Amino acid sequence: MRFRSSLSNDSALRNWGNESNLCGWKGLLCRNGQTFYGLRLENMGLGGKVDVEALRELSNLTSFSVINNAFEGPMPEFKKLVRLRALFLSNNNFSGEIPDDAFEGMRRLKRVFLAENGFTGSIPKSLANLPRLWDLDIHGNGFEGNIPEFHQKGFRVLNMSHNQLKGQIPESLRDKDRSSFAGNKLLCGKPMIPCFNYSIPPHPKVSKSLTPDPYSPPHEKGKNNHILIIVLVVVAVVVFASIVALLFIHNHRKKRLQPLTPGRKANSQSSAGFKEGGFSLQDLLRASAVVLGSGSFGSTYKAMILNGPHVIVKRFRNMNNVGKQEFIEHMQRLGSLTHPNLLPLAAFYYRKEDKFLVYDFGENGSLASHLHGRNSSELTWSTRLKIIKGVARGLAYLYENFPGQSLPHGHLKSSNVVLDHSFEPQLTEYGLVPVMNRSHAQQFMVAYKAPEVSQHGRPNEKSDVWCLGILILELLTGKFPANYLRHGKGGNKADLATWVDSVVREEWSCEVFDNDIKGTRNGEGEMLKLLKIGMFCCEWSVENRWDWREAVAKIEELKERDSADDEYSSYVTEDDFSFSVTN
Ligand SMILES: Nc1ncnc2c1ncn2[C@@H]1O[C@H](COP(=O)(O)OP(=O)(O)OP(=O)(O)O)[C@@H](O)[C@H]1O
Repeated sequence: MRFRSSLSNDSALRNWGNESNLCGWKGLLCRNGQTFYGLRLENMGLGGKVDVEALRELSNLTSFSVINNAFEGPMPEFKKLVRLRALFLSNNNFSGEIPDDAFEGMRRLKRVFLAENGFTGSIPKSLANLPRLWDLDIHGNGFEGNIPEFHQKGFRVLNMSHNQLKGQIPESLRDKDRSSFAGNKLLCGKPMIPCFNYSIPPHPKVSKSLTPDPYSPPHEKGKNNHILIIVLVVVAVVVFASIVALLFIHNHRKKRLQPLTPGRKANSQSSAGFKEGGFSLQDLLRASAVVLGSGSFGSTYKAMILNGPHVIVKRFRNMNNVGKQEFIEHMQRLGSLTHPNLLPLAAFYYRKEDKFLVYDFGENGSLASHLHGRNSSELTWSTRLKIIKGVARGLAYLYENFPGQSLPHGHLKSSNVVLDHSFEPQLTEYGLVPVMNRSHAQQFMVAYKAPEVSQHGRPNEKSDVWCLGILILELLTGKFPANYLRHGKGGNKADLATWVDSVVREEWSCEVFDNDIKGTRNGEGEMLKLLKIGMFCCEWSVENRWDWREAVAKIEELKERDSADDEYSSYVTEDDFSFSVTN
């Protein structure tokens, strides 16, 4: 309560103090519903002071998250919380230099997320010296200077992109992906561009002011007119570059608002597409926005356009698998898709370093937020059935429109299913595999977690069906699937399909179902049928897994109520339920 009293705008925490069970207080994390271990105060609009002294009294506090709030000022003195294992401060307005000893003594700290703040100065030495650091995300700040040598070598997550770091990347980090360092213009060495050789001394006749910057190429040997030649070359380059830039801007301005209307061909030069009659790029730039999340692909914003609609703007940083023209054509194709269960791609904007995709806003939030939030009771069996039927129809439409493409969706999961006011589902973030950087797709897109892909790296037409299966199991059990975890690796054995399999293998019972639908009268037979469909979609072996047509057809056959002569106990037999998910 003392911690709360130093916060501003703390209305989200209004049940603190009212509930007798501490573990029911909003944002308190408890193990087994009993033992307090963390604070997760995300997306709550909180500001004010983080009273570290008050937190210090919570001797069990090991995880602290205030992601996506409005905290400002220097980083609080978290080193007083020596038991902390995870610290999440991303998407706030923290700023200034972090003292070199800010993380001293935090020997248990494993996860540090400081992304998208205003931190400046060097990466603190004490951070680099943490013995157990496993995940580090500091992207989108103003960190400067060289990257220090880190004590810990085997990072699970490392993102230092979009800062002002410079110099050579330390040897121990050279096996990391380029995306971990992108957007730091002066960084060099593997996996970025090679560093220049700094050892060539300046020519004695070149004045001090022209001494080469260590990150510029070394000087050629020159004679008396050396300086003059350099000046002339520089002037010529500047003039040439200006002409090119002017031409580019002119061209770009003229064509930036190409409509993204179904059936209409794109101008291959245009870097933006907007649907006619909606809003323009200028409207979007003027809109106020809030951050909804900062994930593996970039940040997601909700933008409120003045006198216009609310839209979702998603910024992708690793979308360079194809050139500009191909990218635009692909976006035009996605923009031309129309189906009641696909969330329309309203617009896109192309920049070399990042891309912006604009989707309609799903006013009722995502399926994930309903399933795993407080209102899962709204999701009755009949609503869940409606949702899965809509998902199946949207997916079928994608398969039909992208025949021959191995992953027509590629990222099907509950946070990418948004719901309208009547709980009609709409799929989002579909069709992006062809434009996404291969390594990033492999690491983060959920279709790549299908067993054949995570083991052999080969997606096929049934990999999206695996995701559909996992989504069905999530919908029925209310459990969050471990293999959706953003940075989860090799989580196959612990995935939801394996868990469901282990429960129903012993005995066919409705125990696996989410409490909110358990005991639905006259519906459990149909629920078990859907469970069975989910399991066939999650068959470990691709050969035995259903293809999308079969899965969609079986889902369409489902009814809200069991028919009198179709008792689930006679419907499901041991024989027709022989899965191999644990093989
Ligand atoms: N069109 C939309 N309408 C409403 N909510 C949305 C929409 N798109 C995304 N969201 C929600 O915004 C939040 C952030 O979205 P984001 O896509 O960044 O995260 P994610 O889907 O969990 O992860 P990933 O980076 O893997 O896509 C999620 O809770 C998501 O469900």
